[in-house]
Amino acid sequence: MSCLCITGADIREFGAKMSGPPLVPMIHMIEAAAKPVVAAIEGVALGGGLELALSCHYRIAHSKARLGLPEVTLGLLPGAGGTQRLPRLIGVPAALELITTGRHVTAAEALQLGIVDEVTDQNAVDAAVKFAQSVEGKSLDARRIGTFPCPRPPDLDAVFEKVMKEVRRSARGAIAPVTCVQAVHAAVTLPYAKGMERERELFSTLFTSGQARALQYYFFAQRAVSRWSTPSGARWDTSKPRPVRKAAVIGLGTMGRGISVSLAQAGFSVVAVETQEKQLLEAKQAVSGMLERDAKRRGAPLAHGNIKYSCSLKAAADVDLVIEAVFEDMALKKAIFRQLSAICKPGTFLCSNTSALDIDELASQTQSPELVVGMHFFAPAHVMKLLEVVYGPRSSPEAVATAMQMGKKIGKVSVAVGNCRGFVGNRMLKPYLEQAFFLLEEGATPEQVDQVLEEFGFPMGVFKVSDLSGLDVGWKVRKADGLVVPDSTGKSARIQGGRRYSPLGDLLCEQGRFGQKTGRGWYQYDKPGGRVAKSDPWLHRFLEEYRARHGLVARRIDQQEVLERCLYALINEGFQILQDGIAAGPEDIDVIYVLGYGWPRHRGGPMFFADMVGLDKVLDRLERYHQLHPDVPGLKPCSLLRKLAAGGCPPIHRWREVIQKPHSQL
Ligand SMILES: CCCCCC/C=C/CC(=O)SCCNC(=O)CCNC(=O)[C@H](O)C(C)(C)COP(=O)(O)OP(=O)(O)OC[C@H]1O[C@@H](n2cnc3c(N)ncnc32)[C@H](O)[C@@H]1OP(=O)(O)O
Repeated sequence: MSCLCITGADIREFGAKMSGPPLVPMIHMIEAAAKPVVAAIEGVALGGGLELALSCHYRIAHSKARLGLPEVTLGLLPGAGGTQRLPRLIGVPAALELITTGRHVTAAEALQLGIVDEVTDQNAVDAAVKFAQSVEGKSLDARRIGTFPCPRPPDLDAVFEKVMKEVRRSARGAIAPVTCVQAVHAAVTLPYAKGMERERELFSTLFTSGQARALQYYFFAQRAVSRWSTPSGARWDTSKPRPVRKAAVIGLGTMGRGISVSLAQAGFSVVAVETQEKQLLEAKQAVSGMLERDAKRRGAPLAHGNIKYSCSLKAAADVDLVIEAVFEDMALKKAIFRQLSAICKPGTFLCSNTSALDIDELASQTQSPELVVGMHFFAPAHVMKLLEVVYGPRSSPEAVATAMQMGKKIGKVSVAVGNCRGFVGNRMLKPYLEQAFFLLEEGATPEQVDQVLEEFGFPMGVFKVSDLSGLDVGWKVRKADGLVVPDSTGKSARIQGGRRYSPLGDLLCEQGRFGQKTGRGWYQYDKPGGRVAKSDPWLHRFLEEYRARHGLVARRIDQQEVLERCLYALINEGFQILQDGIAAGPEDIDVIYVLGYGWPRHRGGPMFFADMVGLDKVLDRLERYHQLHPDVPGLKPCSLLRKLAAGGCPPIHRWREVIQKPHSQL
């Protein structure tokens, strides 16, 4: 009997020489053993751990155990017989689903699927001993999965064609899921020994791929961000969070509703405040609907009772933490912070869900600025996994620790970032968007730019995202910044503050083209609120007229230029953010971009991507583009990038040694 709680291979060893006994011969030895081998599974049996269990003749799992083949999430496939044994045990469709998604299953589901033979609430080893005694003397012929014929679906080709199509669509360029399907196909079409050979070949291809490196980097990056630090010396391991039982959400628009749902689902007592009675009622209905749908989907109990609704800020008097989620309007937010500071009991943390505004300015409105931090959620707030926790120069370590822990409790990945316009995510978005606009001026179309970005792996190109989130959002910000001037002023509309500016987005807004909500934007939709973007001849004519009016001659722009200008401008800002100390390390930026902005996970994140491309190459291309566009500061290589390149392009895990001590920029 063997007792298992194995998280699989040590992922850190993948980059180095693997140690320990090779798994495949061991697996064959166990399966061929003349004596029955029963696996007792407690905790987790993942990856190589489950493959080992599959070589045993019987499997007994504790009811709290979790099982799975998550290799695909690390850019690999189960390379120790998992792709050959699992379909033989549970059938092709179920095995394909588990192997291509990497999903973990509970012991109960594993029993239902036929992966384990028994589930126990008792000690799994004791149960397995008992089980072994009950099967003593029985033949093992029917227990060696490697000897089973693989069930062959009657419509084999159609099944695999359908799965392959679906997997390719959702993989967005990731090769591991596609390769997993090929390996399972080998289980069905080849004898076991040949299938194992094919699995090994396919595994080797993935093992050395850049995508596997990226996904394994990302696995650790997502864990590294919890070990946060701030310029003042506050750290995750020395700062104690304060317990939060009751929280208030102020403002029940889209974001406030999503935040309330997240809090209620995590078991917090919630006070939801919206000052207008009608809006409060609407919000209450919407939140209840969201909770009901989600409870139904997850088979979980309803969290209705946790939320109390009120029209008065005074309802927040006795809460431990407040999340303000009103319109992105500094004057309004300041007024609310002033009131909250007077209403709330001493020690209440005051947090703002602002996406770009100055946390320090909000803190300065309160009697206890050390209790103020930003909690920047991403829409839809009850779905998106990312939370930027924004500390100002006066935020206390306790406030940062509490917000970080609160994020974790509601199922988010919290990343601590410094205070500057747009924090990390939105600040990097600005030069990216700017390049996309400039490319249109120079001859590209929204379709072309979006196609290049989608082929790179983004779920949506920049113009489709802009249509989805609404062009008016950025327009308001640009107007407030004094950037929007009438196009009739000719060339001057294209230069603002001595730097190139594209008024294209402003011009569309002036035409009432706000994106999906108005049925027109960079694309056209069948109706206001429509979701399917269609090319719009009006937009193409508009671009031609615009270029003619400004004396711009359209040129053919190739895919490489589109990609490099958009991505390298964004990456360059990332280096600036590291240099400014707004993010403590490249992992923070990468996690923010993967979880908040659709950056393809199999490319690791923008900073990892720069490392893969080569910092010297990124620098070289930025220098070239900046020479061609000297009036675009976003293309001027940041000095940290220069420093890293001059220092021989150290690997990403060594960048922190070169980065200065973090500090807030405001
Ligand atoms: C010729 C063919 C040869 C084939 C050879 C066999 C190959 C097998 C392939 C594999 O087995 S690939 C690995 C498959 N396993 C996984 O992907 C599991 C990864 N881990 C997890 O999903 C989770 O960590 C967990 C096990 C479910 C536990 O989650 P929990 O939230 O409780 O803790 P974490 O914070 O995630 O982890 C704690 C700590 O442990 C580190 N860690 C976890 N798993 C691994 C691992 N497999 N290798 C190395 N390190 C691991 C994790 O990074 C955390 O440490 P950190 O310092 O905070 O980063």
